[in-house]
Amino acid sequence: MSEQQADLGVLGMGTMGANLALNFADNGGFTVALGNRTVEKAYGIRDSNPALAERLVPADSIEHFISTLKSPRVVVIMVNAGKPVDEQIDLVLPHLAPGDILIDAGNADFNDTVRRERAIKDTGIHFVGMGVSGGEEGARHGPSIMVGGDQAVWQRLKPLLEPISAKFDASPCVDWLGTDGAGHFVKTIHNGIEYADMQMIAEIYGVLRDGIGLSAGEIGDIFSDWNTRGLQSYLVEITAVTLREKDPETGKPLVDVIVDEAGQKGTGRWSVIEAQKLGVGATTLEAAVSARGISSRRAERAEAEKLFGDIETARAEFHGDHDGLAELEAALETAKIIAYAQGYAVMAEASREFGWNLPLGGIARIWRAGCIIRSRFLDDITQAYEAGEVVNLLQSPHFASRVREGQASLRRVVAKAALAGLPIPALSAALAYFDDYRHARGTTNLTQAQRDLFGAHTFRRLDREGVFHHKWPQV
Ligand SMILES: NC(=O)C1=CN([C@@H]2O[C@H](COP(=O)(O)OP(=O)(O)OC[C@H]3O[C@@H](n4cnc5c(N)ncnc54)[C@H](OP(=O)(O)O)[C@@H]3O)[C@@H](O)[C@H]2O)C=CC1
Ligand SMILES: O=C(CO)[C@H](O)[C@H](O)COP(=O)(O)O
Repeated sequence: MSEQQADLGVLGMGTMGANLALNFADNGGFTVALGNRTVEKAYGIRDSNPALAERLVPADSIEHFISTLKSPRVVVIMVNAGKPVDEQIDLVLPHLAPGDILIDAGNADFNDTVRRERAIKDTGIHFVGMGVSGGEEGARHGPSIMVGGDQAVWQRLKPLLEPISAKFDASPCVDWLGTDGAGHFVKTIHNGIEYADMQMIAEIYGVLRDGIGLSAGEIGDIFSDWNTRGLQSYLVEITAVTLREKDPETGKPLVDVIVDEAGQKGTGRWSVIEAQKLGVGATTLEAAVSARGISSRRAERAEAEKLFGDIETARAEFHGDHDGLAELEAALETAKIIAYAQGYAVMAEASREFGWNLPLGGIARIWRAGCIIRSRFLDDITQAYEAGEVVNLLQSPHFASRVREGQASLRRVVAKAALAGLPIPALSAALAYFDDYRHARGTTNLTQAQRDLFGAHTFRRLDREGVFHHKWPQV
Protein backbone atom coordinates (compact mmCIF):
# COMPACT_ATOMS: atom_id res chain seq x y z
CA MET A 1 0.00 0.00 0.00
CA SER A 2 1.21 3.52 -0.77
CA GLU A 3 1.92 5.69 2.23
CA GLN A 4 -0.59 7.93 4.00
CA GLN A 5 -3.68 6.06 2.91
CA ALA A 6 -5.07 4.90 6.22
CA ASP A 7 -7.96 6.95 7.61
CA LEU A 8 -6.92 6.09 11.13
CA GLY A 9 -4.72 3.71 13.06
CA VAL A 10 -5.43 1.41 15.98
CA LEU A 11 -2.56 0.65 18.37
CA GLY A 12 -3.18 -2.52 20.36
CA MET A 13 -4.41 -5.66 18.66
CA GLY A 14 -5.84 -7.38 21.72
CA THR A 15 -9.48 -8.42 22.04
CA MET A 16 -10.86 -4.89 21.85
CA GLY A 17 -8.35 -3.20 19.56
CA ALA A 18 -8.47 -5.89 16.87
CA ASN A 19 -12.26 -5.98 16.83
CA LEU A 20 -12.56 -2.22 16.83
CA ALA A 21 -10.15 -2.05 13.88
CA LEU A 22 -12.23 -4.65 12.00
CA ASN A 23 -15.36 -2.67 12.81
CA PHE A 24 -13.81 0.55 11.42
CA ALA A 25 -12.89 -1.33 8.24
CA ASP A 26 -16.15 -3.23 7.91
CA ASN A 27 -18.95 -0.93 9.06
CA GLY A 28 -17.11 2.32 8.51
CA GLY A 29 -15.45 1.37 5.23
CA PHE A 30 -12.28 3.00 6.57
CA THR A 31 -8.73 1.96 5.85
CA VAL A 32 -7.13 1.16 9.19
CA ALA A 33 -3.48 0.92 10.18
CA LEU A 34 -2.87 -1.89 12.66
CA GLY A 35 -0.12 -1.52 15.26
CA ASN A 36 0.81 -3.80 18.10
CA ARG A 37 3.70 -4.41 20.45
CA THR A 38 3.73 -8.01 19.22
CA VAL A 39 3.88 -7.15 15.54
CA GLU A 40 2.83 -10.57 14.23
CA LYS A 41 -0.62 -10.13 15.75
CA ALA A 42 -1.30 -7.15 13.48
CA TYR A 43 -0.45 -9.25 10.41
CA GLY A 44 -2.49 -12.11 11.82
CA ILE A 45 -5.56 -9.88 12.06
CA ARG A 46 -5.19 -8.86 8.44
CA ASP A 47 -4.54 -12.39 7.23
CA SER A 48 -7.45 -13.93 9.09
CA ASN A 49 -9.89 -11.39 7.63
CA PRO A 50 -9.41 -11.73 3.87
CA ALA A 51 -12.70 -9.96 3.08
CA LEU A 52 -11.38 -6.82 4.77
CA ALA A 53 -7.67 -7.26 4.02
CA GLU A 54 -7.64 -4.41 1.49
CA ARG A 55 -8.56 -1.97 4.22
CA LEU A 56 -6.25 -3.36 6.90
CA VAL A 57 -2.66 -2.15 6.99
CA PRO A 58 -0.45 -3.98 9.51
CA ALA A 59 2.65 -2.07 10.57
CA ASP A 60 6.12 -3.36 11.51
CA SER A 61 7.10 -0.44 13.65
CA ILE A 62 5.74 2.80 15.03
CA GLU A 63 7.43 4.69 12.17
CA HIS A 64 5.76 2.41 9.64
CA PHE A 65 2.41 2.75 11.45
CA ILE A 66 2.59 6.55 11.37
CA SER A 67 3.74 6.63 7.74
CA THR A 68 0.56 4.89 6.62
CA LEU A 69 -1.76 7.49 8.17
CA LYS A 70 -3.45 10.33 6.31
CA SER A 71 -2.84 13.72 7.83
CA PRO A 72 -4.22 15.08 10.14
CA ARG A 73 -3.76 11.73 11.81
CA VAL A 74 -6.12 9.85 14.08
CA VAL A 75 -4.53 7.26 16.37
CA VAL A 76 -6.64 5.05 18.64
CA ILE A 77 -4.75 3.43 21.53
CA MET A 78 -6.45 0.29 22.84
CA VAL A 79 -4.16 -1.32 25.39
CA ASN A 80 -4.40 -2.14 29.08
CA ALA A 81 -5.02 0.78 31.41
CA GLY A 82 -2.22 2.53 33.27
CA LYS A 83 1.46 2.32 32.36
CA PRO A 84 0.92 0.67 28.94
CA VAL A 85 -1.14 3.69 27.85
CA ASP A 86 1.54 6.15 28.98
CA GLU A 87 4.14 4.04 27.17
CA GLN A 88 2.12 4.06 23.96
CA ILE A 89 1.60 7.82 24.21
CA ASP A 90 5.35 8.34 24.68
CA LEU A 91 6.01 6.11 21.69
CA VAL A 92 3.62 7.75 19.30
CA LEU A 93 3.69 11.40 20.38
CA PRO A 94 7.06 12.34 18.84
CA HIS A 95 5.70 11.26 15.43
CA LEU A 96 2.49 13.34 15.60
CA ALA A 97 1.94 16.95 14.57
CA PRO A 98 -0.40 19.74 15.68
CA GLY A 99 -3.97 18.96 14.66
CA ASP A 100 -3.52 15.21 15.00
CA ILE A 101 -5.86 13.34 17.34
CA LEU A 102 -4.68 10.77 19.85
CA ILE A 103 -7.43 8.71 21.46
CA ASP A 104 -7.23 6.43 24.48
CA ALA A 105 -10.16 4.10 23.86
CA GLY A 106 -9.40 1.63 26.65
CA ASN A 107 -10.76 1.84 30.16
CA ALA A 108 -8.94 4.51 32.10
CA ASP A 109 -8.96 6.18 35.46
CA PHE A 110 -10.34 9.56 34.41
CA ASN A 111 -7.72 11.29 36.58
CA ASP A 112 -5.09 9.82 34.25
CA THR A 113 -7.05 11.09 31.26
CA VAL A 114 -7.16 14.62 32.69
CA ARG A 115 -3.41 14.46 33.39
CA ARG A 116 -2.63 13.15 29.90
CA GLU A 117 -4.79 15.72 28.17
CA ARG A 118 -3.13 18.55 30.11
CA ALA A 119 0.35 17.23 29.37
CA ILE A 120 -0.34 17.11 25.63
CA LYS A 121 -2.45 20.25 25.22
CA ASP A 122 0.39 22.66 24.47
CA THR A 123 1.68 20.51 21.62
CA GLY A 124 -1.46 21.25 19.56
CA ILE A 125 -2.12 17.51 19.40
CA HIS A 126 -5.58 16.65 20.69
CA PHE A 127 -5.93 13.97 23.35
CA VAL A 128 -9.31 12.30 23.68
CA GLY A 129 -10.34 9.91 26.46
CA MET A 130 -13.04 7.68 25.07
CA GLY A 131 -14.91 4.89 26.84
CA VAL A 132 -15.94 1.92 24.74
CA SER A 133 -18.33 -0.73 25.99
CA GLY A 134 -19.66 -3.91 24.50
CA GLY A 135 -16.88 -6.43 24.93
CA GLU A 136 -15.56 -8.39 21.98
CA GLU A 137 -18.85 -8.55 20.07
CA GLY A 138 -19.64 -4.91 20.67
CA ALA A 139 -16.22 -3.77 19.53
CA ARG A 140 -16.61 -5.80 16.34
CA HIS A 141 -20.21 -4.99 15.44
CA GLY A 142 -21.24 -1.88 17.36
CA PRO A 143 -20.19 -0.68 20.79
CA SER A 144 -21.55 2.14 22.90
CA ILE A 145 -18.98 4.93 22.81
CA MET A 146 -18.52 7.66 25.41
CA VAL A 147 -16.39 10.50 24.10
CA GLY A 148 -14.64 13.15 26.20
CA GLY A 149 -12.16 15.89 25.35
CA ASP A 150 -12.52 18.97 23.23
CA GLN A 151 -15.99 19.38 21.68
CA ALA A 152 -14.52 20.66 18.39
CA VAL A 153 -12.48 17.47 18.11
CA TRP A 154 -15.68 15.45 18.59
CA GLN A 155 -17.06 17.09 15.46
CA ARG A 156 -14.08 15.65 13.57
CA LEU A 157 -14.46 12.24 15.17
CA LYS A 158 -18.21 11.93 14.67
CA PRO A 159 -18.02 10.71 11.06
CA LEU A 160 -15.52 8.05 12.13
CA LEU A 161 -17.39 6.87 15.21
CA GLU A 162 -21.05 7.00 14.23
CA PRO A 163 -20.78 4.28 11.57
CA ILE A 164 -19.08 1.85 13.93
CA SER A 165 -21.28 2.45 16.97
CA ALA A 166 -24.30 0.42 18.04
CA LYS A 167 -27.67 1.78 16.95
CA PHE A 168 -30.87 1.95 18.98
CA ASP A 169 -33.85 2.65 16.72
CA ALA A 170 -31.32 3.90 14.15
CA SER A 171 -29.88 6.37 16.68
CA PRO A 172 -26.08 5.97 17.05
CA CYS A 173 -24.96 5.02 20.55
CA VAL A 174 -22.07 7.46 20.62
CA ASP A 175 -21.88 10.98 21.91
CA TRP A 176 -19.61 13.64 23.27
CA LEU A 177 -20.27 13.84 26.99
CA GLY A 178 -18.01 16.60 28.22
CA THR A 179 -14.48 17.94 28.32
CA ASP A 180 -11.26 16.22 29.43
CA GLY A 181 -12.04 13.02 31.40
CA ALA A 182 -15.84 13.04 31.05
CA GLY A 183 -15.95 10.11 28.62
CA HIS A 184 -13.76 7.89 30.77
CA PHE A 185 -15.58 8.95 33.94
CA VAL A 186 -18.92 7.92 32.47
CA LYS A 187 -17.45 4.61 31.29
CA THR A 188 -16.14 4.03 34.80
CA ILE A 189 -19.59 4.58 36.30
CA HIS A 190 -21.03 2.34 33.59
CA ASN A 191 -18.72 -0.37 34.88
CA GLY A 192 -19.58 0.35 38.52
CA ILE A 193 -23.23 -0.18 37.61
CA GLU A 194 -22.20 -3.28 35.63
CA TYR A 195 -20.53 -4.68 38.76
CA ALA A 196 -23.68 -3.98 40.81
CA ASP A 197 -25.97 -5.52 38.20
CA MET A 198 -23.78 -8.64 37.98
CA GLN A 199 -23.42 -9.00 41.75
CA MET A 200 -27.18 -8.72 42.35
CA ILE A 201 -27.85 -11.29 39.64
CA ALA A 202 -25.28 -13.57 41.30
CA GLU A 203 -26.95 -13.08 44.68
CA ILE A 204 -30.35 -14.07 43.30
CA TYR A 205 -28.64 -17.06 41.66
CA GLY A 206 -27.32 -17.92 45.14
CA VAL A 207 -30.82 -17.76 46.62
CA LEU A 208 -32.17 -19.99 43.86
CA ARG A 209 -29.25 -22.42 44.19
CA ASP A 210 -28.71 -22.54 47.94
CA GLY A 211 -32.05 -21.30 49.24
CA ILE A 212 -34.36 -23.25 46.94
CA GLY A 213 -31.99 -25.92 45.74
CA LEU A 214 -32.43 -25.51 42.00
CA SER A 215 -29.94 -26.73 39.42
CA ALA A 216 -27.97 -24.36 37.20
CA GLY A 217 -30.10 -25.29 34.21
CA GLU A 218 -33.33 -24.64 36.10
CA ILE A 219 -32.03 -21.26 37.24
CA GLY A 220 -31.02 -20.51 33.64
CA ASP A 221 -34.61 -21.11 32.57
CA ILE A 222 -35.85 -18.70 35.24
CA PHE A 223 -33.49 -15.94 34.11
CA SER A 224 -34.49 -16.61 30.53
CA ASP A 225 -38.13 -16.08 31.51
CA TRP A 226 -37.29 -12.91 33.44
CA ASN A 227 -35.52 -11.64 30.36
CA THR A 228 -38.89 -11.29 28.63
CA ARG A 229 -40.17 -8.63 31.07
CA GLY A 230 -38.90 -5.69 33.13
CA LEU A 231 -35.48 -7.24 33.69
CA GLN A 232 -34.83 -7.65 29.96
CA SER A 233 -31.14 -6.94 29.51
CA TYR A 234 -27.97 -8.29 28.00
CA LEU A 235 -26.66 -9.29 31.44
CA VAL A 236 -29.79 -11.30 32.31
CA GLU A 237 -29.70 -12.86 28.85
CA ILE A 238 -26.09 -14.01 29.25
CA THR A 239 -26.88 -15.21 32.78
CA ALA A 240 -29.34 -17.68 31.27
CA VAL A 241 -26.83 -18.70 28.60
CA THR A 242 -23.98 -19.27 31.05
CA LEU A 243 -26.17 -21.21 33.49
CA ARG A 244 -27.41 -23.57 30.78
CA GLU A 245 -23.96 -24.29 29.35
CA LYS A 246 -22.52 -27.77 29.99
CA ASP A 247 -18.86 -28.52 30.67
CA PRO A 248 -17.71 -30.67 27.73
CA GLU A 249 -15.28 -32.57 29.98
CA THR A 250 -17.59 -33.58 32.84
CA GLY A 251 -21.06 -33.00 31.41
CA LYS A 252 -21.85 -30.92 34.50
CA PRO A 253 -23.17 -27.37 34.24
CA LEU A 254 -20.05 -25.35 33.44
CA VAL A 255 -20.76 -22.78 36.21
CA ASP A 256 -20.61 -25.61 38.74
CA VAL A 257 -16.95 -26.26 37.93
CA ILE A 258 -15.87 -22.61 37.73
CA VAL A 259 -13.94 -21.30 40.75
CA ASP A 260 -15.91 -18.70 42.70
CA GLU A 261 -13.27 -15.98 42.65
CA ALA A 262 -14.16 -12.93 40.57
CA GLY A 263 -11.46 -11.03 38.72
CA GLN A 264 -11.42 -7.28 38.41
CA LYS A 265 -9.38 -4.91 36.35
CA GLY A 266 -10.03 -1.69 38.25
CA THR A 267 -13.02 0.15 36.80
CA GLY A 268 -15.45 -0.94 39.52
CA ARG A 269 -12.98 0.13 42.19
CA TRP A 270 -12.42 3.50 40.48
CA SER A 271 -16.17 4.09 40.36
CA VAL A 272 -16.59 3.72 44.12
CA ILE A 273 -13.40 5.66 44.88
CA GLU A 274 -14.77 8.56 42.85
CA ALA A 275 -18.20 8.22 44.49
CA GLN A 276 -16.54 8.47 47.90
CA LYS A 277 -14.40 11.42 46.82
CA LEU A 278 -17.55 13.19 45.65
CA GLY A 279 -19.38 12.31 48.87
CA VAL A 280 -22.10 10.39 47.06
CA GLY A 281 -23.34 7.13 48.51
CA ALA A 282 -23.08 4.38 45.91
CA THR A 283 -23.48 1.60 48.43
CA THR A 284 -24.71 -1.07 46.02
CA LEU A 285 -21.75 -0.47 43.72
CA GLU A 286 -19.44 -0.55 46.76
CA ALA A 287 -20.96 -3.82 47.95
CA ALA A 288 -20.42 -5.31 44.50
CA VAL A 289 -16.77 -4.30 44.38
CA SER A 290 -16.21 -5.57 47.93
CA ALA A 291 -17.92 -8.85 47.09
CA ARG A 292 -15.37 -9.45 44.34
CA GLY A 293 -12.63 -8.74 46.87
CA ILE A 294 -14.11 -11.19 49.38
CA SER A 295 -14.60 -13.77 46.64
CA SER A 296 -10.90 -13.68 45.84
CA ARG A 297 -10.03 -14.75 49.42
CA ARG A 298 -11.28 -18.25 48.81
CA ALA A 299 -8.95 -20.13 51.13
CA GLU A 300 -9.74 -17.71 53.95
CA ARG A 301 -13.48 -18.19 53.35
CA ALA A 302 -13.01 -21.94 53.58
CA GLU A 303 -11.40 -21.49 57.02
CA ALA A 304 -14.23 -19.17 58.08
CA GLU A 305 -16.76 -21.80 57.06
CA LYS A 306 -15.05 -24.28 59.39
CA LEU A 307 -15.38 -21.72 62.17
CA PHE A 308 -18.89 -20.44 61.56
CA GLY A 309 -20.52 -22.99 59.28
CA ASP A 310 -22.41 -24.55 62.15
CA ILE A 311 -24.27 -21.35 63.07
CA GLU A 312 -27.94 -22.12 63.07
CA THR A 313 -29.93 -20.11 60.64
CA ALA A 314 -33.61 -20.13 59.85
CA ARG A 315 -34.67 -22.56 57.17
CA ALA A 316 -34.59 -20.74 53.88
CA GLU A 317 -38.14 -19.77 53.18
CA PHE A 318 -37.79 -19.33 49.49
CA HIS A 319 -40.03 -21.26 47.17
CA GLY A 320 -39.54 -22.17 43.56
CA ASP A 321 -43.23 -21.66 42.90
CA HIS A 322 -44.72 -18.84 40.90
CA ASP A 323 -45.15 -16.50 43.86
CA GLY A 324 -41.68 -17.13 45.21
CA LEU A 325 -40.06 -16.53 41.85
CA ALA A 326 -42.15 -13.43 41.19
CA GLU A 327 -40.95 -12.02 44.49
CA LEU A 328 -37.30 -12.62 43.59
CA GLU A 329 -37.87 -11.07 40.19
CA ALA A 330 -39.46 -7.97 41.71
CA ALA A 331 -36.69 -7.72 44.32
CA LEU A 332 -33.99 -7.83 41.65
CA GLU A 333 -35.77 -5.26 39.52
CA THR A 334 -36.24 -2.91 42.46
CA ALA A 335 -32.65 -3.21 43.64
CA LYS A 336 -31.51 -2.60 40.08
CA ILE A 337 -33.39 0.70 39.97
CA ILE A 338 -31.74 1.72 43.24
CA ALA A 339 -28.26 0.77 41.96
CA TYR A 340 -28.73 2.77 38.76
CA ALA A 341 -30.03 5.72 40.77
CA GLN A 342 -26.78 5.60 42.75
CA GLY A 343 -24.63 5.51 39.62
CA TYR A 344 -26.58 8.40 38.13
CA ALA A 345 -26.25 10.37 41.36
CA VAL A 346 -22.46 9.96 41.16
CA MET A 347 -22.46 11.22 37.58
CA ALA A 348 -24.71 14.16 38.48
CA GLU A 349 -22.34 15.20 41.27
CA ALA A 350 -19.25 14.74 39.09
CA SER A 351 -20.90 16.87 36.44
CA ARG A 352 -21.30 19.69 38.97
CA GLU A 353 -17.88 19.22 40.53
CA PHE A 354 -15.94 19.10 37.26
CA GLY A 355 -18.14 21.51 35.28
CA TRP A 356 -18.91 18.91 32.61
CA ASN A 357 -22.63 19.45 32.24
CA LEU A 358 -23.03 15.74 31.58
CA PRO A 359 -26.12 14.94 29.49
CA LEU A 360 -27.52 12.35 31.90
CA GLY A 361 -30.48 11.52 29.67
CA GLY A 362 -28.13 11.36 26.69
CA ILE A 363 -25.92 8.89 28.56
CA ALA A 364 -28.90 6.57 29.08
CA ARG A 365 -29.67 7.03 25.37
CA ILE A 366 -26.23 5.81 24.26
CA TRP A 367 -26.30 2.95 26.76
CA ARG A 368 -29.51 1.52 25.29
CA ALA A 369 -27.56 -0.58 22.79
CA GLY A 370 -24.02 -1.84 22.37
CA CYS A 371 -22.82 -1.73 25.96
CA ILE A 372 -22.72 -4.47 28.59
CA ILE A 373 -25.52 -2.93 30.69
CA ARG A 374 -27.81 -2.40 27.71
CA SER A 375 -31.41 -3.09 28.56
CA ARG A 376 -35.02 -2.11 28.14
CA PHE A 377 -34.63 -0.35 31.45
CA LEU A 378 -32.21 2.20 29.94
CA ASP A 379 -34.94 3.35 27.61
CA ASP A 380 -37.06 4.00 30.71
CA ILE A 381 -34.21 6.08 32.16
CA THR A 382 -33.92 7.99 28.88
CA GLN A 383 -37.62 8.78 29.06
CA ALA A 384 -37.40 9.81 32.72
CA TYR A 385 -34.82 12.44 31.76
CA GLU A 386 -36.80 13.50 28.71
CA ALA A 387 -39.90 14.01 30.90
CA GLY A 388 -38.31 16.78 32.96
CA GLU A 389 -35.69 17.62 35.56
CA VAL A 390 -34.54 14.61 37.56
CA VAL A 391 -33.16 15.30 41.04
CA ASN A 392 -32.54 11.61 41.58
CA LEU A 393 -33.94 8.73 39.55
CA LEU A 394 -35.69 7.44 42.67
CA GLN A 395 -37.75 10.63 42.70
CA SER A 396 -38.72 10.54 39.03
CA PRO A 397 -42.42 9.60 38.79
CA HIS A 398 -41.84 6.44 36.73
CA PHE A 399 -39.17 4.93 38.97
CA ALA A 400 -40.73 6.20 42.19
CA SER A 401 -43.84 4.21 41.38
CA ARG A 402 -41.87 1.10 40.38
CA VAL A 403 -39.79 1.21 43.57
CA ARG A 404 -42.91 1.82 45.68
CA GLU A 405 -44.43 -1.28 44.11
CA GLY A 406 -41.34 -3.48 44.36
CA GLN A 407 -39.84 -2.45 47.69
CA ALA A 408 -41.90 -4.89 49.75
CA SER A 409 -40.54 -7.79 47.67
CA LEU A 410 -36.98 -6.54 48.05
CA ARG A 411 -37.56 -6.17 51.79
CA ARG A 412 -38.91 -9.72 52.13
CA VAL A 413 -36.13 -11.24 50.02
CA VAL A 414 -33.43 -9.41 52.02
CA ALA A 415 -35.05 -10.37 55.33
CA LYS A 416 -35.50 -14.01 54.40
CA ALA A 417 -31.98 -14.28 53.00
CA ALA A 418 -30.52 -12.69 56.11
CA LEU A 419 -32.42 -15.11 58.37
CA ALA A 420 -31.34 -18.03 56.21
CA GLY A 421 -27.72 -16.86 56.26
CA LEU A 422 -27.50 -16.42 52.50
CA PRO A 423 -25.09 -13.68 51.40
CA ILE A 424 -26.79 -10.83 49.59
CA PRO A 425 -24.50 -7.83 50.17
CA ALA A 426 -25.56 -5.78 47.14
CA LEU A 427 -29.30 -6.43 47.45
CA SER A 428 -29.25 -5.54 51.12
CA ALA A 429 -27.14 -2.45 50.44
CA ALA A 430 -29.73 -1.34 47.89
CA LEU A 431 -32.55 -1.75 50.40
CA ALA A 432 -30.59 0.00 53.15
CA TYR A 433 -29.84 2.89 50.81
CA PHE A 434 -33.50 3.19 49.89
CA ASP A 435 -34.59 3.25 53.52
CA ASP A 436 -31.88 5.77 54.36
CA TYR A 437 -32.78 7.94 51.38
CA ARG A 438 -36.51 8.03 52.09
CA HIS A 439 -36.20 9.23 55.70
CA ALA A 440 -36.44 13.01 56.01
CA ARG A 441 -35.34 12.70 59.65
CA GLY A 442 -32.26 10.52 59.81
CA THR A 443 -30.03 9.57 62.71
CA THR A 444 -26.87 11.58 62.06
CA ASN A 445 -28.10 14.18 64.54
CA LEU A 446 -26.59 11.76 67.07
CA THR A 447 -23.36 11.53 65.06
CA GLN A 448 -23.17 15.32 65.13
CA ALA A 449 -23.72 15.38 68.88
CA GLN A 450 -20.92 12.84 69.37
CA ARG A 451 -18.59 14.79 67.09
CA ASP A 452 -19.29 17.94 68.99
CA LEU A 453 -18.68 16.19 72.33
CA PHE A 454 -15.32 14.70 71.45
CA GLY A 455 -13.99 17.23 68.98
CA ALA A 456 -15.95 20.49 69.33
CA HIS A 457 -16.93 20.01 65.67
CA THR A 458 -20.15 22.04 66.18
CA PHE A 459 -23.65 21.30 64.95
CA ARG A 460 -26.64 23.11 63.46
CA ARG A 461 -30.09 23.19 65.07
CA LEU A 462 -33.48 22.45 63.57
CA ASP A 463 -35.14 25.36 65.35
CA ARG A 464 -32.82 28.22 64.40
CA GLU A 465 -30.01 29.21 62.05
CA GLY A 466 -26.40 29.20 63.10
CA VAL A 467 -23.56 26.92 64.14
CA PHE A 468 -23.46 25.77 67.75
CA HIS A 469 -21.16 24.11 70.22
CA HIS A 470 -22.54 22.61 73.44
CA LYS A 471 -20.76 22.24 76.75
CA TRP A 472 -21.31 18.48 77.12
CA PRO A 473 -20.84 16.69 80.48
CA GLN A 474 -17.26 15.51 81.09
CA VAL A 475 -16.85 11.83 80.25
N1 LIG B 1 -12.25 -6.99 27.00
C1 LIG B 1 -13.32 -6.22 27.20
O1 LIG B 1 -14.46 -6.70 27.29
C2 LIG B 1 -13.17 -4.75 27.30
C3 LIG B 1 -11.95 -4.15 27.51
N2 LIG B 1 -11.85 -2.79 27.57
C4 LIG B 1 -10.58 -2.13 27.77
O2 LIG B 1 -9.86 -2.16 26.55
C5 LIG B 1 -8.46 -2.17 26.78
C6 LIG B 1 -7.85 -3.35 26.08
O3 LIG B 1 -8.45 -4.51 26.63
P1 LIG B 1 -8.42 -5.92 25.87
O4 LIG B 1 -8.38 -5.72 24.41
O5 LIG B 1 -9.50 -6.73 26.48
O6 LIG B 1 -7.01 -6.47 26.37
P2 LIG B 1 -6.14 -7.67 25.77
O7 LIG B 1 -5.44 -8.25 26.95
O8 LIG B 1 -6.92 -8.55 24.90
O9 LIG B 1 -5.07 -6.91 24.86
C7 LIG B 1 -4.14 -6.06 25.43
C8 LIG B 1 -3.44 -5.28 24.35
O10 LIG B 1 -2.59 -4.33 24.98
C9 LIG B 1 -1.27 -4.54 24.53
N3 LIG B 1 -0.36 -4.22 25.64
C10 LIG B 1 -0.46 -4.62 26.90
N4 LIG B 1 0.54 -4.10 27.64
C11 LIG B 1 1.29 -3.38 26.79
C12 LIG B 1 2.45 -2.59 26.94
N5 LIG B 1 3.06 -2.45 28.13
N6 LIG B 1 2.96 -1.97 25.86
C13 LIG B 1 2.35 -2.11 24.65
N7 LIG B 1 1.24 -2.83 24.44
C14 LIG B 1 0.72 -3.45 25.51
C15 LIG B 1 -1.19 -5.97 24.12
O11 LIG B 1 -0.12 -6.14 23.22
P3 LIG B 1 0.54 -7.59 22.97
O12 LIG B 1 -0.34 -8.26 21.96
O13 LIG B 1 1.88 -7.29 22.47
O14 LIG B 1 0.53 -8.29 24.30
C16 LIG B 1 -2.57 -6.11 23.45
O15 LIG B 1 -2.57 -5.55 22.18
C17 LIG B 1 -8.32 -2.19 28.30
O16 LIG B 1 -8.21 -0.88 28.78
C18 LIG B 1 -9.64 -2.78 28.76
O17 LIG B 1 -9.96 -2.42 30.09
C19 LIG B 1 -12.95 -1.98 27.41
C20 LIG B 1 -14.17 -2.52 27.20
C21 LIG B 1 -14.39 -3.95 27.15
O1 LIG C 1 -15.17 -2.60 30.42
C1 LIG C 1 -15.55 -3.72 30.33
C2 LIG C 1 -16.97 -4.02 30.12
O2 LIG C 1 -17.75 -2.87 30.16
C3 LIG C 1 -14.56 -4.83 30.45
O3 LIG C 1 -15.04 -6.08 30.11
C4 LIG C 1 -13.93 -4.85 31.79
O4 LIG C 1 -12.80 -5.67 31.76
C5 LIG C 1 -14.89 -5.34 32.85
O5 LIG C 1 -14.37 -5.13 34.10
P1 LIG C 1 -13.70 -6.29 34.97
O6 LIG C 1 -12.67 -6.95 34.10
O7 LIG C 1 -13.13 -5.55 36.13
O8 LIG C 1 -14.82 -7.22 35.34
